[in-house]
Amino acid sequence: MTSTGFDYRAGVLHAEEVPLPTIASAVGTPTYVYCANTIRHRFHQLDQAFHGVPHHIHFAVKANSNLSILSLLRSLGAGVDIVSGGELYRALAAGFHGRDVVFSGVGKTVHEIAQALNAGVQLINIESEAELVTVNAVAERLGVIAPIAIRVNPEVTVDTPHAYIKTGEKGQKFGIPRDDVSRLVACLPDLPNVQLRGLGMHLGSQIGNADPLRDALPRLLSALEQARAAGQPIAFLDVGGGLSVPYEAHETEADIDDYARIVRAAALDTGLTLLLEPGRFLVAEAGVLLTEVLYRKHAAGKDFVVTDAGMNDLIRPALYQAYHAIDPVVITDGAVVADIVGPICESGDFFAKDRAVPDVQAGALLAVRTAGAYGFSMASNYNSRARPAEVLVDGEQFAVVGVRESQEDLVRLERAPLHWRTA
Ligand SMILES: Cc1ncc(COP(=O)(O)O)c(C=O)c1O
Ligand SMILES: N[C@@H](CCCC[NH3+])C(=O)O
Repeated sequence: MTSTGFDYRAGVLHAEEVPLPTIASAVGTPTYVYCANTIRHRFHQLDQAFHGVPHHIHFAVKANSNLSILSLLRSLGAGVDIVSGGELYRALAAGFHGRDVVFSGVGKTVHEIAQALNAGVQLINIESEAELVTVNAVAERLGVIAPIAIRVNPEVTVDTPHAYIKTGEKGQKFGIPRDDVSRLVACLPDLPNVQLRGLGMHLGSQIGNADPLRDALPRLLSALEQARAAGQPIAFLDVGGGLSVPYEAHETEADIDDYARIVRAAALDTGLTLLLEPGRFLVAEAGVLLTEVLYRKHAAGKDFVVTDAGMNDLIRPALYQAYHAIDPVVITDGAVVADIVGPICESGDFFAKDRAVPDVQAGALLAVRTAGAYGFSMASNYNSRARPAEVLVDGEQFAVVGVRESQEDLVRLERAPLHWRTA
């Protein structure tokens, strides 16, 4: 088996031991297919790299919030990084405890903060002074002490394939600018219902090299010194997520040992428990979006391959001009340069532009690769399309872990009799 879990046998693409046409026949298309063993492999690889350092891997639920994927990661010993009450609800539904949860995000509502405190989350990552005051007030009302971390914006230059996935640069909405950390720490004595337990950061996603991390860690450690000097009982150092995976053939895998060496070197002397928040790294390669070719079209000198999956199913190419390799499920002779496009009424609805692809015809199956992260979790119902099914493969077995939505699902919440209210 390849490291992604997907490989060709007798010219047919398999997910672990299961031929993808078998899944397409059983479940239809479009369907996300995930390989359990790839997720296990990536989790163990990262966990091993930090062997000997107290650490905990908190999977970033936003990357893939399928309950079965969450349960699988829980069974491996992961915790979760969440950014909404909805993600908390899912994590608890998948069997995580509050203590397994760190809660990030710039816009937590009072309701979400209360939900998190009631669940007993390990850390609420504070991203503004106003939020700090709100968390203290909610904790006071509930009669608890809120365990918090300050999410520091280290304001370093971050190297990502698209500007929208940087978070740790100057001027971004995330975290507390590094120069403001001491001011926030100075507020703490007046806020008796919060206890500062950690310092954290998250630089961005799909970070291509270690330079931003090297630049940011000393800044995080300087914030730690300030907090410690103020007598705060810090126990956790959260270095966020951001590990990249290869999407294109020429890209190499993230050097996990190098990453771990840099983080370990910085963290070891602190004596703190290290928290990691990987999303993409654990699940991206484990997933493909399985789609069927509906039509071939030739127009104005261009070739198009029209698929039954669209940007509502996988928005990354439209939103970030992200590259996803696309392979025929059954090896096909001949090649053509074409756009691979979906059925949505948007010109941005494409999976590939001017790409040399096999000369597939209507009815052929395609696998859009590296779709296990930020695939289904960013899917929408645009064009009133039902979101796709999800299948988990484990060795020779596969199970539907997310049922394809029906049109009835989409209208259910709007069917209730209207209750007009007067102004
Ligand atoms: C706070 C936080 N932690 C972790 C992640 C996970 O990032 P990635 O999937 O790149 O590992 C994100 C997303 O970028 C995030 O915003
Ligand atoms: N959604 C992004 C990653 C950013 C995650 C949130 N900070 C992607 O698909 O690559």
